[in-house]
Amino acid sequence: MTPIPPERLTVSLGSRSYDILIGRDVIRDTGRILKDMGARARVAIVTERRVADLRLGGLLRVLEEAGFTVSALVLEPGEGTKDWKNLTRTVDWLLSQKIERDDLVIALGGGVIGDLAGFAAAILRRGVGVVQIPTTLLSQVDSSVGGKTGINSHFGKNLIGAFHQPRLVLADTALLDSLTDRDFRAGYGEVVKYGLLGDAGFFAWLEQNGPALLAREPAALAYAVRRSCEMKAEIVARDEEERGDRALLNLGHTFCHALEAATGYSDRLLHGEGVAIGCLLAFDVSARSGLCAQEEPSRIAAHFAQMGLKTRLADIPGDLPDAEGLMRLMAQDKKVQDGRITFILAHGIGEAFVSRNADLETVKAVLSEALEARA
Ligand SMILES: NC(=O)c1ccc[n+]([C@@H]2O[C@H](COP(=O)([O-])OP(=O)(O)OC[C@H]3O[C@@H](n4cnc5c(N)ncnc54)[C@H](O)[C@@H]3O)[C@@H](O)[C@H]2O)c1
Ligand SMILES: O=C(O)C(=O)C[C@@H](O)[C@H](O)[C@H](O)COP(=O)(O)O
Ligand SMILES: [Zn+2]
Repeated sequence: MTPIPPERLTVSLGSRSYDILIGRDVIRDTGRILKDMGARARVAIVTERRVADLRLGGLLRVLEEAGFTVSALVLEPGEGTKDWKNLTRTVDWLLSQKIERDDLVIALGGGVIGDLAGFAAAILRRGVGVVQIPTTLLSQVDSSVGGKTGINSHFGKNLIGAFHQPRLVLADTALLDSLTDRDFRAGYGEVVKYGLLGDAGFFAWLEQNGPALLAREPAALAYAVRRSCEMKAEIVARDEEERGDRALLNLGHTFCHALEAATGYSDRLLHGEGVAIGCLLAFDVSARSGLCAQEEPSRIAAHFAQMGLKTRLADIPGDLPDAEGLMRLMAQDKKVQDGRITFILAHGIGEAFVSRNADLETVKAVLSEALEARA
């Protein structure tokens, strides 16, 4: 196989700009890359058990060979780790390691570790630099970029957090070889989101190349990660703190976060699975509101089925609240303004927009029908 050279994208945020390096085996160059950035001699890695078993040894080796003194904290895997207890544990551990303001924290893991370690770095000594080394498809295409960090609360998803941009993102696509099919498909939920929110051509590419992606064909994977990061980098550069159209990246998430809360942040529903279901619900609401043609949600559902994604509330095991219960959970969304829920709706595939006046009766009717289909 011909090696694919790493690609470099930049998130342009003035003095806080940073690069995203995407490539197979790029993680092997971490030591050199950090030295070139002028990193100090000490780094602290935050990771979780499953990733540690697969990748921590290799990363420790390349960093130590490059002359770094490294320590590592290994947490438990899973969404449940994004909580106060693990935040406290991580911050205390970083303090016990005497990590100083100019040292670096490395988040080695999926979105759970990226969000938690990023938040710990944001509040440690009022802000320590973080390097994101995302190890899942979802974290390579989305969570490692853009600086949203945080933990969940029993009131709702990601309700406690901070914007804290990383210094660097190293997306090694070879790390994705060991992902389970379920985790890979969940990550695909965020990939397809980009096509749906702003690039119909990318959605059409995914319809054609989805099977190659599922087979983890390196060129397809590299393109999907690059295109997703490119779109996210552009959006974040023009609206870093979600005062405006960064909210487009939240397509499907108002539904998704309510469903994650309703399923107790458990493996009944992974975040990316909830995003796919939520995107389809957002298109259902858009079609029913006369904003887009009915063919659009049908086309999306057909593609999700082709990719083996969960598409409907009926695909979530166990009990769910009724439509009113889900609406109550949605009312905790961070996009709520003056008590009104903001939705991301669409005029068509690739044409999403932020709607502050969606008709809540239509939303409720779509949810009720989706829940009835579970019976
Ligand atoms: N900050 C953001 O902008 C943003 C964006 C999207 C999602 N998120 C958050 O990201 C989280 C979901 O991220 P995720 O899907 O990566 O979940 P995750 O971190 O739980 O990882 C998913 C699973 O993959 C395993 N895993 C990780 N790397 C692996 C590897 N290389 N090989 C084999 N297994 C591996 C993990 O142990 C875990 O079981 C959610 O909490 C979500 O809210 C944040
Ligand atoms: O980066 C963003 O902006 C996103 O919205 C990306 C989402 O995929 C991600 O799940 C994010 O955490 C959701 O945003 P939140 O502000 O509702 O937590
Ligand atoms: Zn998301």
